[in-house]
Formats: sequence, C-alpha cells, structure tokens
Amino acid sequence: MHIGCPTEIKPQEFRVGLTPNAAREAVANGHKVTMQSGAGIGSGFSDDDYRAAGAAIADSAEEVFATAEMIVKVKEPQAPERRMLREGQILFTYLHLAPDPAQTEDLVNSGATCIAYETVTDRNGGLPLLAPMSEVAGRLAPQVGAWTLQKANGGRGVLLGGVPGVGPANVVVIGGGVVGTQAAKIAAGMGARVTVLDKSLPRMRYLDDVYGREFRTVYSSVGATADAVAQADLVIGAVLVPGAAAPKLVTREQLSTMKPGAAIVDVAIDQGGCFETSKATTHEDPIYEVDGIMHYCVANMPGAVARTSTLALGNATMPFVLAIADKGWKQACLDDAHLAEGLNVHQGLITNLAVGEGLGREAISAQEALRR
Ligand SMILES: NC(=O)C1=CN([C@@H]2O[C@H](COP(=O)(O)OP(=O)(O)OC[C@H]3O[C@@H](n4cnc5c(N)ncnc54)[C@H](O)[C@@H]3O)[C@@H](O)[C@H]2O)C=CC1
Ligand SMILES: CC(=O)C(=O)O
Ligand SMILES: [Mg+2]
Repeated sequence: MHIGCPTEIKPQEFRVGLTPNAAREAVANGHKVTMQSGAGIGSGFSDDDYRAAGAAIADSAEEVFATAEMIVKVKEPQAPERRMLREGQILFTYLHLAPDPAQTEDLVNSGATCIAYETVTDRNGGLPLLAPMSEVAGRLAPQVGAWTLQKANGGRGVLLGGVPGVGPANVVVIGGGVVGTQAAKIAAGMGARVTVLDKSLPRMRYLDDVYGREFRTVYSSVGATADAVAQADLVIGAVLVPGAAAPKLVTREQLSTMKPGAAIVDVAIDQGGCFETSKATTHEDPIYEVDGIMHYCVANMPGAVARTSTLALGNATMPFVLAIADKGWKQACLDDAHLAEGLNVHQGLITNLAVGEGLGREAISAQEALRR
C-alpha cells in the first residue's frame, strides 16, 4: 500500500504521524511511504532521516494526498486537508468527531474511510491509541495548571507544593482514567494535596490500592463535585465517555463558588470539555478568564512536547498502520474487532454509534458497515 504522511497544519502542532522507524517498518513490509518535506522537523526528524528509512519525500501536502492510498496523521484533518481527501482513500488519525459537526460533514461528503485513533479499543476495555497521548496530556496538566496559577497569568498566585510553613494547593482531578491518573501522580509529586473523582468503583479501587498514599479518591456525584471544586486551587477535567461528547460536570454558576483566580485545565476539551465554560484554545493563546476563573483548554496538549509525543504515539500506532497496509482496511477490521471500533466514517456514513449519538445524527455500527 502507498502510505502518505503530511505535515500537521493545526496551530502549534509539531507532532508527525509517522516516525522514521515506522516508515522503515512499513517499507520493510513491502509498502511505499511518502512524507511531506519537513513533516518531521517539529519532532526532530529531518527529511534525510526519512530518506534513510526508505521513504520518498514530496514537496507539498497536495502531492501526498493525491498519491497515497492511506493518509496517516496526528490531528483531525483541518478544512484545507478535508478538501483533499477522496473517495476510497483511508484516513487514519485522531478525529474527535462528536463535538465537531463541520468536520463530520466534510468527512461524510469526502467518501473516504476514516478510522479514528481515539475509538480503537483493546481487550482490557482500554483505548490503546489514545492512551499514550493521554499519558502525555495527564503529565502536562499539573505543569500547565501550575503556570496558569501564576499571578502574571491571571491566577491566584499559589504554588502547588506550598513551602515549609505554608500548605500546598488543592488539586481536584475529575475522571481517574489515564489522563486523571497521570495528572494526579504528577500533582502529588509536586507536593499538592490531590483528590480524584470518578464514577467507576472498580477504577477507584485500583487507584486506592496503587496510589492510596499519594492521593485520595471520591465518588463523583453532583454534590461531591460541587464541594471539591469549591475547595480547589486547580481543577483538571479528565473524563471520557468513549466517542461521545464529554458530560458537563461543572456549570458556569459553580464558578462563583470557586476561589478567585483558581485555575481549570480541561483536558477533555477535545471531546467538548467537561466545564460549561470551556472552549478550545491553542498553544498560541492557551488561557482565558470567565468570572475570575482562569481556563486552560488546549485541545492538542501533547503537541507542546512533540518529540516525546510523536515517539509515544508512533509506538502505539505502528502495528495498526501495518495491519491496514498489509491487509487493506476491511480485512484488518474484520480480523480485529478492536480496530473496527475505530471506524468512524465510511462511504458517506457515520459508522460509530456513540459518535452518531454525540452528533445527533444517524449512524450504523462498524460491524454493520463491515457486513455491507
Ligand atoms: N487535550 C488534549 O490534548 C488531550 C485530551 N485527551 C482527552 O482526555 C480525556 C480523558 O482521556 P483518558 O483519560 O484517556 O480516558 P479514560 O477512559 O482512560 O478515563 C476517563 C475516566 O472518566 C471517568 N468518567 C466518566 N464519566 C465520569 C463522570 N461523570 N464523573 C467522573 N468520572 C467520569 C471514567 O470512569 C474513566 O475512568 C478524553 O476526552 C481524551 O480525548 C487526551 C489526550 C490529549
Ligand atoms: C488525543 C489528542 O487529541 C491529541 O493528542 O491531540
Ligand atoms: Mg486533542
């Protein structure tokens, strides 16, 4: 198969869909790889690194999209990229369609087969292509939260770890999955007093067993969330209902109960965010204020540490890229029901029920799409 990888064009996005190692692996398996010139620069990989791996270098994104049978990317295709997709082409990348009707409409109209990293599953109920970026974003969240709390950034001027004689900050993490666990670990490591809210009892049992000395868990309810948020210096939003829009767990009204200058880092923003007042921001202009509360809502946080993120994402995507390239998307999905869960759009139809529900649009299941 001919695999193409363009340069990411989302603002301040420095990751790349294929590492030189992934390109080498694909070439070794008999596939052709075309990289857009400069695609790897932001992650520290030169065109020569890709040439050495056996890839061809194209001058433009147009050339990559026009020639490749499968496009491998990182971020959801931006409008100019969507216009270059064609019928029958495979797109393999993050999509986050539930909160994004405009992108969905373009992908449906393109006729392309679009497989979303974030809804591919594994046999343990996990999300193997989201997990590495969730690990990165989770570990970044206390770091950017600490920065947002600084006075010059509009925050309340509280140091997460406190100092001898002055207590630490209260950090509340809503959602104790991959993002939430990594965020809680790092915040606790920075010396903060950390509470994790989740509504999965098995998950809280696990967290308590493994991290019981580092942070505490509280069952997530409207009342418990309200109490925790009112006490917090920093709230990290880390919930996920796979494929669906994030539930809004903190209302605008509740901001008035918070400490002035407290900070919110809504990592769940790529699924629409779990605070009513969240709207996506970029690395160029990451924070804004609502009712005295500072919001950080960058939808591609891992792009800030592009090299680490590209390497971590590449480790996770490589087996799936190879399976699709070796067998074609259909056989690869027939052989692996977990990959099939990634099928979000095919031949003008939404093919993931949670995504369809999130958008309020008609959808069929991936299994139904595979039967047709
Ligand atoms: N902004 C960014 O750059 C990035 C954003 N993300 C996003 O972060 C979010 C979290 O991802 P993961 O941690 O990988 O998901 P996960 O599935 O590992 O964890 C989500 C957790 O939320 C919990 N949850 C669901 N509803 C809840 C509720 N009402 N109250 C409390 N907890 C609830 C679940 O029980 C689960 O433990 C996703 O939306 C993901 O797309 C991930 C990576 C980067
Ligand atoms: C998961 C995701 O949206 C990101 O890494 O940007
Ligand atoms: Mg994102």
